[in-house]
Amino acid sequence: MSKKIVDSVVKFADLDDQTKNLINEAVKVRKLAYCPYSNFQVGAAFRTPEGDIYTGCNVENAGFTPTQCAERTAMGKAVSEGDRKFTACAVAAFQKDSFTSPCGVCRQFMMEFADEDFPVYLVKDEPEINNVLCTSVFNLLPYGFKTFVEK
Ligand SMILES: O=c1ccn([C@H]2C[C@H](O)[C@@H](CO)O2)c(=O)[nH]1
Ligand SMILES: [Zn+2]
Repeated sequence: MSKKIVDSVVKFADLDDQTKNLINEAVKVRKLAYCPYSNFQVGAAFRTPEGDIYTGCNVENAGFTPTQCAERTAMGKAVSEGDRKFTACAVAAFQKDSFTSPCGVCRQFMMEFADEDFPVYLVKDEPEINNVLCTSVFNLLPYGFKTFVEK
């Protein structure tokens, strides 16, 4: 288990092509968000060790509580296609002044599949203009609950 990722704010232009692509995928899927109650579109993209990318948007519900975040949509898609390992993730919303950060439920959901710590890129409305925050699952959920079962 590694907890070596240090949070950093970086310029989009300085990221490697794989990461730029991951962020662009999160931005693309953001438009598909079903969010008639909050009007807050979020897109997420997760990369697997093979380089595949799973994307997801938030899916809201009249009952509010059943609302599913973009991150969990993407991870649910991956797991149901047989992919349970991730090497990076990007989350894109439309906030201009702050980075939209995964909610507590999504952090716990990410922890379930974080055998190795992986970078989490948080982007603002326009990642190519604004800076990107690079954090990690373990930085977002320090001392999070994990039973280390074999998956
Ligand atoms: O990281 C986040 C934060 C919020 N939301 C969604 C949940 C809800 O639909 C809307 C407003 O909270 O944004 C996500 O999908 N991911
Ligand atoms: Zn969430």
